[in-house]
Amino acid sequence: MQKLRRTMLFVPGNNPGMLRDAHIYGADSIMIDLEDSVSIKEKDAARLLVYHALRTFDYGETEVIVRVNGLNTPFGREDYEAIVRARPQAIRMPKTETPQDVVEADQLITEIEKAVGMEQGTIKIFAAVESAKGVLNAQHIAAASSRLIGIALGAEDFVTDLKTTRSLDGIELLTARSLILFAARAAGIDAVDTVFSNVNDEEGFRNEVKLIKQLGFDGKSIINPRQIGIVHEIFTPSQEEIAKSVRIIEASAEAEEKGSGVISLDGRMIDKPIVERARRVLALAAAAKVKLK
Ligand SMILES: CC(=O)SCCNC(=O)CCNC(=O)[C@H](O)C(C)(C)COP(=O)(O)OP(=O)(O)OC[C@H]1O[C@@H](n2cnc3c(N)ncnc32)[C@H](O)[C@@H]1OP(=O)(O)O
Ligand SMILES: O=C([O-])CC(=O)C(=O)O
Ligand SMILES: [Mg+2]
Repeated sequence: MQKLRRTMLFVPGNNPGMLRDAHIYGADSIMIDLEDSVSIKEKDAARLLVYHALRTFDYGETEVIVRVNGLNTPFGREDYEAIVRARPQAIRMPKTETPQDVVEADQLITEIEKAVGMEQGTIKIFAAVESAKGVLNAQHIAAASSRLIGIALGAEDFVTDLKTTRSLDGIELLTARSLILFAARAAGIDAVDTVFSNVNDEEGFRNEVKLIKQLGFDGKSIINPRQIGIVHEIFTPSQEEIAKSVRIIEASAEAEEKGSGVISLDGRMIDKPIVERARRVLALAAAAKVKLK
């Protein structure tokens, strides 16, 4: 079954109420944060809180990911030690810059899995790229470990590194988004776009989601439950798309029976890549439990 990662909701790891309720809003993944939404003074308390939340709450079918602090910070190692033991589906590495960063995290996770008798490879990795260096290395980062399930852009840190700011049309992010997407596709893993920080700008958010869907991303990191519905609406196949995809697949099956490769449907050529895209639409619709009415 196709795994949906349309929405990955950041949840500050120092907020017990948000930690308890994070899955009820319907995001595909919740991404509990120990990094930049937690102040230095609260790092130890938040780590303990998140460990216990993961051991206590039942998040149902929602994918649970924890963003830890980097291994080049004073908090990284203890984060991995605690969080691997709490068994989320994946760990999100922030500010990944080199394939060695991923290898180092992979080796540490392997050590901890061994120490606690967990099957090797249980804990997956999601790597966020948030600097020019990281973007230039994205191809190698995405291929650095069999634990990797996706890579993401972290645009707030990225534009700071570039010495610019974020604009509404996102021109400053276009190259980074494209390189991250190519790296993910070449490695066969997911590509997830960055957060949109103004939760009250619905129109700006909607335009950005349409843009990143058109670029080819699988979904978006988000910071507020109000952003979930918009992303799901844009990323979930519509009734028209589903109906058209069904017709394409039926027409191609008919053509195959007759022994012809290329066919025409409503005046448009239907060939192999178009059939493959139609299959993907149906797989996404099935994963989102959308039925043709
Ligand atoms: C650059 C980066 O690193 S981004 C990643 C780190 N940042 C974060 O994790 C921030 C996450 N988001 C938030 O903390 C908040 O959404 C804010 C501060 C942006 C906005 O807060 P508010 O204005 O209070 O949000 P809002 O009024 O929409 O909240 C509505 C409800 O959703 C809950 N909620 C809001 N955001 C979240 C969230 N990210 N996760 C879970 N629950 C949330 C609130 O607790 C509130 O619940 P309640 O009705 O039971 O009280
Ligand atoms: O990964 C994200 O989208 C959030 C983040 O840390 C950033 O933008 O710097
Ligand atoms: Mg960041």
